[in-house]
Formats: sequence, C-alpha cells, structure tokens
Amino acid sequence: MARTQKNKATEYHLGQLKAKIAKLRTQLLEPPKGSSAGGDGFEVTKFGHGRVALIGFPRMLTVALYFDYSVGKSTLLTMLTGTHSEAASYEFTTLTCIPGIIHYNDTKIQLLDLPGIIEGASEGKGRGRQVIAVAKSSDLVLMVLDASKDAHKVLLSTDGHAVMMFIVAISEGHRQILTRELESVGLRLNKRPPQIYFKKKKTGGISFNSTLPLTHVDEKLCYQILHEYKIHNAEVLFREDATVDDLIDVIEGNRKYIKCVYVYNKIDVIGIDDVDKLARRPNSVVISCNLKLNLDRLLSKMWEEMGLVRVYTKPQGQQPDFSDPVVLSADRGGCTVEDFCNHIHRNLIKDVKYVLVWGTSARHYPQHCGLGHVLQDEDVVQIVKKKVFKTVLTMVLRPIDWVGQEKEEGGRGRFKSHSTAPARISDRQKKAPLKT
Ligand SMILES: Nc1nc2c(ncn2[C@@H]2O[C@H](COP(=O)(O)OP(=O)(O)OP(=O)(O)O)[C@@H](O)[C@H]2O)c(=O)[nH]1
Ligand SMILES: [K+]
Ligand SMILES: [Mg+2]
Repeated sequence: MARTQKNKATEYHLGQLKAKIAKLRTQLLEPPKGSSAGGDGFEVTKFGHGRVALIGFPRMLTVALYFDYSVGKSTLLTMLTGTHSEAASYEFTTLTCIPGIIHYNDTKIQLLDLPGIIEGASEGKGRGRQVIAVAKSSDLVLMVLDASKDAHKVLLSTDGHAVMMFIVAISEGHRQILTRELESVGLRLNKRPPQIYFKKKKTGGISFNSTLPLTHVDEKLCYQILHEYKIHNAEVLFREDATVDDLIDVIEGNRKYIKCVYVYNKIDVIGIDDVDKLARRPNSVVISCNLKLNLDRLLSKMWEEMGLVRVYTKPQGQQPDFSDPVVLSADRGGCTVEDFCNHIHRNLIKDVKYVLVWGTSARHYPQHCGLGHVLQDEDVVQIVKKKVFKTVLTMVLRPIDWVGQEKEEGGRGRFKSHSTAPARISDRQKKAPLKT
C-alpha cells in the first residue's frame, strides 16, 4: 500500500487491499480452534460498576537520548486505589494485570494496572496481546503518557530547529503508536460508530444508497469491498460522508468503541507553560503522582467519561435509600426504566405498572414514567406494581388517590436539593479546572 500512489485511479485497488488486511487481522485475532474464547487475557474477574484500564509505554524508544523512566501507571494505581503495585525506575516492572478499586460517588470502579505495551504489541510482541485483550474489556482507557518527554524540547530548542522538531514528537509519538496498536486490533478510541446502515440479505443483490453526497466512497468501491468479503446481497445506506475504513469497520462488525482519556503524568518536572499546553489538549488531564497534583480532576474526568447513572430506589411511603444506588450505564445495558427494573430482578418487569421518577430526567416531581423512560444520574425511582385486587377494589370502593399522596412527598426539600446537585458539581469544575 505504501508503494501505491494515491490517486483516483488507484483508489479501488487501495480499498481492496484495506479490506484484505482487515480480513487477515480478524483471522489473526480469532482464538485458535478448540481453545475456549477469551483465554488470551489476564483472567481478571470483572468487579464493581465499571472497568478502567491503564495503558502506557514501559519506556522511551529513544533510549540513548533520555533516562529510561516508565510513565508511572503503577504509581497511579497505588495513589488512586490504595492497592500496592510495584513501581520502579526501570522498564517492565509490572508483568501482569493488577486490579485495584476506586471508591467514587458511591460506586466502585475497577482500575487495572497493566504492563507497558510496546510497538508491535498487536502482532504479539511482549505481553501486548494480553494487555490489549484487557483494554478491550474495559469501559474506559486511561492512556498514561510522560509529560516530561514533551518538555525536553524547551531545553534543546535553543540549539537548533531540527532537534526541537524531533523531540516534540516523542510524547505525541507514543500516543500515536499506542493508538495505532489499539486500532489495529479493532479498538476505536473516542470515536462513535460510523453512520452506515448495513444489512446482509439472502437475495436481491446489493442496494447502495446515501442520504448525502459522498466524497470518499462510491458505489463501485463499495461493491468491490463487499465482493472481497464475498457478500453479494446486502443493503448499504451511508448516513454520513464515511471513509473506506469506516465501511470496513461496519462490515467487520466487531469493532469496540471505547472512550480514552490521555493522562500526562510527572508534571512536577516540567514548567508551568508546558503543563498549560498539555492540559489544553482534547481529552487530556495533567497530573503528578509524586506531588499528588490534580488527581481529583482525573477522577472527576474519569467519572464524566464513564457516564455512569446512579439511580436510588424509593420504597413506597419511605425515604429513598441514598446509600446504595443501582448503577446503570448507557454503553453497557442502557439507562431506561426497563434496564433499571431488570437490574433489580429478572422477573420484576412483568409486575411493573409504571414508575414515579424524581430527578433531572423528570419534567415534574414525581413524573409517571413508562418502561422506555431514560433515567439520569441521581434520579430517584419508585416502582408501582400492578395489583390485581386494586382494580377490583377500586370498582367497589371510592378510588384512592395514590398519585396525590406521592406528589406531596415529592415536594419535600430532600428531592429538590437533590436535583440541583449535578449543576453544582459542574460549576465547581469550571471555577477550578486545574489545581497546579
Ligand atoms: N517525577 C515524577 N516521577 C514519577 C511520577 N510518577 C511516577 N514517577 C516515577 O516513574 C517511575 C516509573 O513508575 P512506575 O509506576 O513503575 O511506571 P509504570 O508505568 O508502571 O512502568 P512499567 O510497569 O515498567 O510499565 C518511578 O521511578 C516513579 O517514581 C511523578 O508524578 N513525577
Ligand atoms: K517502571
Ligand atoms: Mg507498572
């Protein structure tokens, strides 16, 4: 592919090659026949309401130029979870997966310390394959980078321009190498799935449509790629100006879309101007484990990105239980009332008549909601079950005003202050985005 000139005439050829490579990669990653699936990872049991993986380099590639320091993943795990993970100033200190637990906002989040991965991990170099398998099973990746590897440019920039350009690329280069390694095994960081509808059919040939003009893919290219996959009957509808790679992702169908936060560690050894620059990069947080700088910001960023939704249950006629939330997630299992009910008990759903909801997802307190209602963080929910007798009774006796009773309760102070809580948090974050 590198040897092929990129122009209109070679476009189809390149597209076909991309599809071929994607197919081979998928074959490569399939577990060998006869072995149980997933035997590739570190076999750490999932625990808590979410899983976060620490990914980073064990050392710099340009050893000759710099000290051989690791990025500080283990140090960070120890700081955030209290679980000890061996940290040292030589590379590959961590050789296996060490889990710790972060207690945050009434939830438990599993944090995994992993060995540093090097270039070529996706081809099975080092322990990369296992590390990547664990990353794939996570809800969020924290890519830990060494802030000081970016800052050395300042020391050297006085000498010559060429040197400076080279140095600047290193921390950024690490980020790119890691991203590439993860991408080549089907992980997509901070991306959403392509807006392409794709459905295989039994007959009818290929129907190719788009809702807008396409600049990267045309009908012929699409046919060719489908042909490569031996797909001759399918419906394809482009809802955005997607690329060949997007189309291949959709056909492969096994891509994992994961959020990633870039964590620049060791800001204690660089100047404030550089800290400021790194902090302004998208999806980035700057920290220092040694000086315990900005770790609270890292936690709140992590929380934000995970999008966990805490729902508190309220038994009828009692105060809600604010100690033990049901934790839902839009990415894992969904946040509707139905998901909430299924979380409590598998068979609950058939008994539910409706639910009463207090909190930011409710238009008024309490709102009567059906199973499809989408809950938000810190909502309070009371389940109203179907009662066979009640219907019979209410026909005989005077109807009871169940709803009116609950309305009164909803007006109490606790719920009101409760619903304003998210706003308070974000205000505070705005005022102090960086504690350095
Ligand atoms: N200056 C500075 N050094 C740090 C900081 N955090 C960690 N270090 C040092 O960086 C070195 C590597 O730390 P580790 O936690 O072992 O790094 P790691 O990423 O787990 O390394 P591997 O397990 O080998 O991949 C240690 O000598 C730490 O003391 C920090 O915030 N500032
Ligand atoms: K180390
Ligand atoms: Mg380590």
